[in-house]
Amino acid sequence: MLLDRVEKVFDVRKKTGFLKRERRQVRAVDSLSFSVARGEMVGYIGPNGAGKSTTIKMLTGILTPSGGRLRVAGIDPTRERMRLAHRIGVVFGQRTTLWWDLPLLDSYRLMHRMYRIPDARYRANLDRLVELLDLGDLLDTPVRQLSLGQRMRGDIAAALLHDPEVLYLDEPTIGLDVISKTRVRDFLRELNAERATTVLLTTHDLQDIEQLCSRVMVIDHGRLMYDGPLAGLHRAGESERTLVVDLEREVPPIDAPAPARVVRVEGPRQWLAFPAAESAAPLVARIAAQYPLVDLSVREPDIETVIAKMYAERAGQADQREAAAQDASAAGDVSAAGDAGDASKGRDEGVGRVVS
Ligand SMILES: Nc1ncnc2c1ncn2[C@@H]1O[C@H](COP(=O)(O)OP(=O)(O)OP(=O)(O)O)[C@@H](O)[C@H]1O
Repeated sequence: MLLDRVEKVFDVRKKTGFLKRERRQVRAVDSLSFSVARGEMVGYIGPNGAGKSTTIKMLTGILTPSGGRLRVAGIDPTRERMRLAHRIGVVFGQRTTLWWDLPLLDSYRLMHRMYRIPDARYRANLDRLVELLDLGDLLDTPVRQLSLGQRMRGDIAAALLHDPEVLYLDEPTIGLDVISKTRVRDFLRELNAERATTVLLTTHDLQDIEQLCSRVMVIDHGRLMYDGPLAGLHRAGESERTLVVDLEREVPPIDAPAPARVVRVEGPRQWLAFPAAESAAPLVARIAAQYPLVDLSVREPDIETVIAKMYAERAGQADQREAAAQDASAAGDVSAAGDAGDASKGRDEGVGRVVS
């Protein structure tokens, strides 16, 4: 998958008076370039309105880019949308591609015909997907009677019946309970290992990314802000996870090794913040050894917070660079400004690419 300076500009007309309309342009995707290799599983995240859906719609051929070059499985999505449809699968967590009133199996039969999947391949894929996604008891149930988790598994199977080499997943675990989420994630991991399916995953749940993707891309205002491992993103944003600890009884705030610290206490429950780029294991082991532990869970920071912190961090670095440049020019020394810039660059590149 390759994007080279891809743009998408929407013309928006807004009513501003009785007969007046104002024309405005929205640059939903702005000179976006990245490539994803065959078999990679990449998280594609960003705040609301960042341009994620617009990117995916261009990658499927639903939308035509306003500029730049785009290839998926070697195909130009705009020119050969139908040929591309046989090579890609798409799952939109919030909408179903299944026929609402038909039993699940009937939807699959329709897709068998629509995609002209050879009979033997259809049967082999259906058997495998039904087994892996545990759909056996649901095949005769109308889609509208399925729970959200069951419907999601049904949709994922539908997207994979024709053996696509690229899969776009838009919020595949949204609204699912913990068990259903685990099932979907386990399946995706297995699919990727077994078939080397390339996966582009859009999600607001950072645990999806943590458990599935070795690489994450952050987009905001249509631009690529970060490309690298999730831990690097946490480091770049200095984000924190929260360990929620339930103890047998009320005790004074837990004495945690810095930078971990208690941020809230409510009866026997305590909340500890710790750096998201670090493992929770040493902290958990220490608490388990020293306190009457009953239960605990780890909460991920939300994407908006991570990105907001990343901006703040970058603004801070820019201020530092500017201050260093001013100091240097006041002292008549040009190299100090260059050093400040290089230091922050080296730090960014060590973990991933913070794109400016
Ligand atoms: N058809 C359209 N016409 C005009 N503007 C659009 C259209 N589709 C998207 N936009 C605008 O483009 C920008 C990016 O939208 P997009 O849906 O790609 O964001 P997103 O990252 O998928 O957001 P979300 O997480 O909320 O789904 C937004 O400002 C949106 O209002």
